[in-house]
Amino acid sequence: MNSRADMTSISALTVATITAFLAWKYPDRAVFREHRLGLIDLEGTPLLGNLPSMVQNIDRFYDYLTEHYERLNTLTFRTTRIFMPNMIHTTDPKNIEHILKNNFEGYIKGPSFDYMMHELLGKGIFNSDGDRWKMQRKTASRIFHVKNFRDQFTSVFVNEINLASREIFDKAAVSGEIIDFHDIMLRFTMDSFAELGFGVALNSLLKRAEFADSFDALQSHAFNRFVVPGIDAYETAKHYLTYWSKTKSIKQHLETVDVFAENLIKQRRQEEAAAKLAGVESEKQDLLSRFMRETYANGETLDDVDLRDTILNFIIAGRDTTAQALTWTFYQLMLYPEVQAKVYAEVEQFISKEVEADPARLYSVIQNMVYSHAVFFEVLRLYPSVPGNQKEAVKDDVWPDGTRILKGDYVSWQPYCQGRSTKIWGVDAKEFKPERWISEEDGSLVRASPFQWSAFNAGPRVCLGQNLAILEALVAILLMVKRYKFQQAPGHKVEILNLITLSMKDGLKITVEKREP
Ligand code: HEM
Repeated sequence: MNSRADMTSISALTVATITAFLAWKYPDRAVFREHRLGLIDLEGTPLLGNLPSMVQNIDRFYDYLTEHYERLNTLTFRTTRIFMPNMIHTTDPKNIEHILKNNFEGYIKGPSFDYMMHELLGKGIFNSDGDRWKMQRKTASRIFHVKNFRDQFTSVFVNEINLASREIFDKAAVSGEIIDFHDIMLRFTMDSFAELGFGVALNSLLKRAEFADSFDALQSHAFNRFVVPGIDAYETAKHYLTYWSKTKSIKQHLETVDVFAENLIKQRRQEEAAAKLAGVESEKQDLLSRFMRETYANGETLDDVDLRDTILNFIIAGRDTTAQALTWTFYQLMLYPEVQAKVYAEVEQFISKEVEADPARLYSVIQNMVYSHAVFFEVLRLYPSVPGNQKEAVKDDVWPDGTRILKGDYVSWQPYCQGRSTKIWGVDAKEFKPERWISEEDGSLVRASPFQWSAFNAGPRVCLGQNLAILEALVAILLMVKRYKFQQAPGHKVEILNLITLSMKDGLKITVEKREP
């Protein structure tokens, strides 16, 4: 008995001694991470590194990183977390150009990204590399051409905004009711993309889709995985412990989004089969039909799981990003009435009743509306829909600023922190100033380098929907500003919610007033 107690004491003493030694050797970083010459480390807790402070700051993650870039007076630094790979963070446009373009082959999304996102994104375009990514990009890019933009997409956006006007904004203007603008934008972009991408009328503007809640919950879970190790064990336990509760577990949310995608695929397969039976060639040219007809290099067509992944990847691309950007835009318009007045003046100048009723003309006219573009670009500078991103180094590398990267390191860049960096945008970086996008010389629109303004990513993986998103956002902004004045609801506080996209914690509560016709 005594000897067993002695053994226990000796073991405890040994563990304590080793821990104390390691804590002495790694006082400010994760265990077994050595300092690297020329690379600034964000000081953290002994052995655990930056994990505790990251978890503590998860709700304000990108502000937390911004503060450290400023405090350390650098554009590049490293964080370490126990059980997680090294992460080298950078906002330096030269480094970002190197990662996303000049040494594109040197960095992949990698297994860590795949682990965090696989449930939601599977092997879709966001989550894949190499040939699989190339095939998906090539197939999808076929819908993004000017003719579609002018003849089809603009009408879809106009129709959906008309629906939102009729069913939501007009009614709220009469009743004085407080409505959640953020939620309405998510429904608007969801319905618009479902129609132009998959040829279905979801009508979630009329009734919120259950699918959308599950989609949001899965995104939130995926973001937490980026920061918190072991979150899956917690979620699995929660699933079994609260199986009968009304709140869905992550597993149940996953079932909801899967069923949504399966139904879309089933319906389309039936339509295609019916067309074949009737001896007519299916004429559908939307994303879903194009992916159904596509084959891999080995000649195999995409199976239902591949198609499910395609649907979810494009919904995340087409719905959330643009909805977040629109919501942040209207938040800024409400904070800065003088900016809202200038947008309205431009609308008055360019969008007559005839233009409003003719989508092809509206499409052309929008291309010349400099101030409204400037407002949207400025919003994406300060509130980029994808606030941060990461890749894994597949071999050793040296960045243009001299930082040494080792194979297996994770590298991360943050459009959010870039936009707020005085080193990059000057002393007024944190101010909302659409004028910075307008040339003082000739009043034309100034386009910043995509490595400095990386809201749409850059290089070979630049956002495929960039022009679509800009068109969609401008149609929505211009028609809504033409028709209404928006006010933030009294007492409502806007706070960032970090999903994979930059969301709002309690939405954007507003009241609406109709402008005189
Ligand atoms: C304001 C709106 C939008 C913003 C800020 C935005 C931003 C981005 C960013 C940062 C990426 C890179 C993501 C990554 O590599 O992990 C991306 C990729 C992508 N975006 Fe967008 N996006 C927007 C709207 C859209 C829309 C409406 C579509 C419509 C289909 C779209 C389609 C895509 C696709 C397919 C990719 C993957 C490209 C690839 O990996 O080759 N995006 N977007």
